Amino acid sequence: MTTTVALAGASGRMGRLAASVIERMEGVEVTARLGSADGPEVMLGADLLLDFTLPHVSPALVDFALHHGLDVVVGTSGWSADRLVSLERTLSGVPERGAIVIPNFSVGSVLATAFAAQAARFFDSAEIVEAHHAGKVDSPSGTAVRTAELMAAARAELGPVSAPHSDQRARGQLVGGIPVHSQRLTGVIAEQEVVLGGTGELLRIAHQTISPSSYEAGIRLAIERAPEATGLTVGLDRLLGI
Ligand SMILES: NC(=O)C1=CN([C@@H]2O[C@H](COP(=O)(O)OP(=O)(O)OC[C@H]3O[C@@H](n4cnc5c(N)ncnc54)[C@H](OP(=O)(O)O)[C@@H]3O)[C@@H](O)[C@H]2O)C=CC1
Ligand SMILES: O=C(O)C1=N[C@H](C(=O)O)C[C@H](O)C1
Repeated sequence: MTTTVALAGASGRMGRLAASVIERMEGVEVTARLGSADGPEVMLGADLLLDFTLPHVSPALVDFALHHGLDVVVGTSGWSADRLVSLERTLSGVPERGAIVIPNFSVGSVLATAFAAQAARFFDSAEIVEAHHAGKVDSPSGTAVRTAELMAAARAELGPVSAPHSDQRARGQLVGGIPVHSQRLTGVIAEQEVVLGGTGELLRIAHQTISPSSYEAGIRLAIERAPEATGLTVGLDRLLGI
């Protein structure tokens, strides 16, 4: 059986990459392409919405898809913990549908986030520095938000890290109490470093995206898993069993 995909953000950087991944998959076909000039009804009739749009666009597209019989794979950033709670509520009203939200499709990035969450309990001082290409419109990155949220969750019993002088703008934006610093630079694709400070030592957990091809295997896996998924799945780590 063929899985038909409505690709939102088809003309964008990630939309084009996803289309080329799907072209190389057996039994999966893009049957609808959505851009900013299209209404959501363009997706009707497809089995799956694959969303690579903009943080302020994605929630309405996902909501429309789930209420019109499509499962969803979301690569768009901006799905913070608050939004995920609301998505889970939507999904409880359509129990046969599934939504897979993947803040980062690269295995190295997901592992770096998992390592940072694991380390967070052992360091009372931590900050995140992320850098992306100059065309990225949102900040902090979805990956940084997810990393900070998982680090904060891992420290739930310990309380937030120490983030002195965080009222000053140059100290970054607090996510889960962790300062996040965003750079937007020509020449960069995507990078993140989590720096954890302890007594007499620093732990740096760094990941660098060298090519967008690092996202391909994760996109393929999420599309393969989508037909069987129900409810909410967040993170490539869940699909990989990390
Ligand atoms: N999860 C991951 O691993 C990754 C996630 N991302 C995320 O994916 C998202 C897209 O990134 P990228 O491809 O670089 O961005 P681009 O700016 O290249 O593309 C954005 C796309 O969104 C489309 N769009 C805008 N508004 C709408 C709308 N109302 N309905 C349908 N489509 C719309 C645009 O269409 P048009 O051209 O018609 O305006 C465009 O094709 C970002 O949130 C980014 O952070 C990026 C890389 C990896
Ligand atoms: O816009 C990008 O490029 C990326 N966006 C995602 C994010 O916001 O974390 C994933 C990756 O970092 C690339």
